[in-house]
Amino acid sequence: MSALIQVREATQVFGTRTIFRDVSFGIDQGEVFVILGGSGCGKSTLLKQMIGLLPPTAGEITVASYSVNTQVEEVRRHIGVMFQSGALFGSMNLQENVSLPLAVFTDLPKEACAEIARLKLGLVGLTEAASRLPSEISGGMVKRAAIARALALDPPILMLDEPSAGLDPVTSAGLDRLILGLRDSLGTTFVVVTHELASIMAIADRCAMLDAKAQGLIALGKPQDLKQTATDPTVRAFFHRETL
Ligand SMILES: Nc1ncnc2c1ncn2[C@@H]1O[C@H](COP(=O)(O)OP(=O)(O)OP(=O)(O)O)[C@@H](O)[C@H]1O
Repeated sequence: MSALIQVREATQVFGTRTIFRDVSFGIDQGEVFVILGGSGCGKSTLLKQMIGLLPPTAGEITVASYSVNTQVEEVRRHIGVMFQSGALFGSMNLQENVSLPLAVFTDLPKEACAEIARLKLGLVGLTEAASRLPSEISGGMVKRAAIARALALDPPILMLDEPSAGLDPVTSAGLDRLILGLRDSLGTTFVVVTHELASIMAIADRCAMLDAKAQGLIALGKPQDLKQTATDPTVRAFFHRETL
């Protein structure tokens, strides 16, 4: 079976600066795949390439066999995204926020959009909060609502950029359980950018570690295996919480 997402020798150069080169991996359907690495190594850039927001300088990325370079509409239909900023509309309640992609991208009547939005909010445990504004709920609930919105159009893939940023460890662990629950109940494939070690050990089937100095991938595999067997000092330092 070929991978749902295939990254082949992806390279990103901005001006004269190479961020990463020749990054290759595949992500299987139903996998929770984590992209990690220090600040500035290119995690968000790689995510943008995979969504079709930024054409790779070189290399090729396919999502469900569609090319991010030439078939970006088909690629986007497969992917729901939650960016780091989370960005719910402050003037809309949660149900209206989650309804928005349905109103924009489908011909469904307003009531049907609202009903689907309520169902999605139910999936993330926010049924009771549907009529509340983003300013009236906690940071963890905002992240859950943003995930509900990313799920609105039933994408087979969810990409989350630093979902636990700004959350306390208990709320972050709740979000991890939600990710695994959604994967198990809906079969969603997750690509998660994070450098929270506890989160990685809890959710990742496999992970890819980028490094700014190496300008590319320095580790690829199951987090437990990387923790036990990696010899690269940066990889070891990360998984054993050592300082280099
Ligand atoms: N459009 C752009 N033009 C020029 N440089 C860019 C552009 N986008 C990102 N960069 C640079 O590329 C590098 C990688 O950025 P990116 O945001 O992908 O890193 P990251 O690993 O996600 O970092 P962080 O963990 O801090 O969010 C950074 O040095 C950033 O300044």
